[in-house]
Amino acid sequence: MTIPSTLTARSAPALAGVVRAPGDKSISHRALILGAMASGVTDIDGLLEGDDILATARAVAALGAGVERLGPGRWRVTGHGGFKQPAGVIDCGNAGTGVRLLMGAAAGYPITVTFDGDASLRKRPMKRVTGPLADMAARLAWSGEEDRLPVTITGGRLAAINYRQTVASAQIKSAILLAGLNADGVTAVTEPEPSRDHTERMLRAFGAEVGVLPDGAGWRVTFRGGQTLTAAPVTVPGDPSSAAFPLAAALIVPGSAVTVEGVMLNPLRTGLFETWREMGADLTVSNRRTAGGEEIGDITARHSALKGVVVPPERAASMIDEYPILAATAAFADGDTVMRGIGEMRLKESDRIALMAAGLQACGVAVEEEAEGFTVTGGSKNGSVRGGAAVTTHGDHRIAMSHLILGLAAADPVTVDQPAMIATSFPGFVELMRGLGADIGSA
Ligand SMILES: O=C(O)C1=C[C@@H](OP(=O)(O)O)[C@@H](O)[C@H](O)C1
Ligand SMILES: C=C(OP(=O)(O)O)C(=O)O
Repeated sequence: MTIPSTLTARSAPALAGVVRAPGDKSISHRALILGAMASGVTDIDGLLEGDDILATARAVAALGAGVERLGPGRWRVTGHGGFKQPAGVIDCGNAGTGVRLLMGAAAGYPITVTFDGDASLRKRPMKRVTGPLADMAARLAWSGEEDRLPVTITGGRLAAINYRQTVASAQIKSAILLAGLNADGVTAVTEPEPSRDHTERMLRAFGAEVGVLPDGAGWRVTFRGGQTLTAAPVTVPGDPSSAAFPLAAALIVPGSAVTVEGVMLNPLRTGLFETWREMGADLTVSNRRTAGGEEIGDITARHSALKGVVVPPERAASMIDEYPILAATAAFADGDTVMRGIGEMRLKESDRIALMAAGLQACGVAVEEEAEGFTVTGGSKNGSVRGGAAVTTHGDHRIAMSHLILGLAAADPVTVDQPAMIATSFPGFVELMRGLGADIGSA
């Protein structure tokens, strides 16, 4: 299959249909990593087969776990109660979650591991994780610039720490907790606001005890070292961060109604849906049920007259990856949508504030950029957006998908570069959107 160098979205007639969200990326990483740390066979159903997750699957295999693909989304990890010395460099590709959680987990074993990633991952800060790991007695060697990959970690028996985070980050929290499994004493992580709790939930599902107590507006999570992880089956729910794209398209393309089935409804992940409702979005959730220890449901979005809102900054952790698609939908709202307290957006696969501002402005949308946020001024009451731009994505999957969705409702076509990167989190995005009636193609 040849991968086109650009993709173009053109204004579509009404979108309609029922689709299934791909497996959650956060839970897929954790299922592979915890499966490799545990003893026994972890059967995973619904694993996301995106490039980030495939990199983590290769990583845990290199670290000594048995990894088999049994069928689409069905994977088996055989853990031997810990990581073994790998033969070569662990390349985590584009995945911040993959590398940060793996660094934390590896630090607890008597091995020396060099971690690396692609050009985007090499630009992202790593000291936020290696700093606390060094405090726990892991040894570090940076190959080049400090705070940037590649880095070599020598692990072993660690000392528990009491770590207070300044930003709510599930990646930092998870890395410290996974290191804490092999630390003497009780490791504690306090966060200013609650971040996604998938690691805590999965540690419990694997038989460990994790304590959680409120601490100000956030939580203090405690984890006693030396516990045993026992393999357990994992059913991966649908990813709300991916479901956001077809749902967004339905909200902005006139006449549309789209249902995404099996979407995880963990409240630490659904800030976008709350914000869209405040904007006047017609979103309904049906068939609520549980799968893999998470509440899931089918979400239907219908075309809606949206209005601009001020997004509460304390909601940021529960929708941090969703601000790009929120900004794209805000372009069709009546009035200003104000997004603040999201400086972390600048440290993702790209500087997402800068790239969304540039892309939307190129499409004729007024955007005011700030150090830690931005304001998008919607098209007007008739919701019209010009489009007609070629957007630079810097290889960021969410920047690419957000602009393609915008292009489905803009007057003129919108083109993005590096569309192959969409497979990082949402393989099959283009086919799924075409199935709903979207006009997205390589010409
Ligand atoms: O723990 C996770 O699975 C994730 C945490 C978030 O990052 P931070 O912890 O850096 O906020 C998010 O942006 C990322 O896509 C996935
Ligand atoms: C930020 C993201 O992922 P990661 O940090 O794992 O690269 C994302 O998927 O939007």
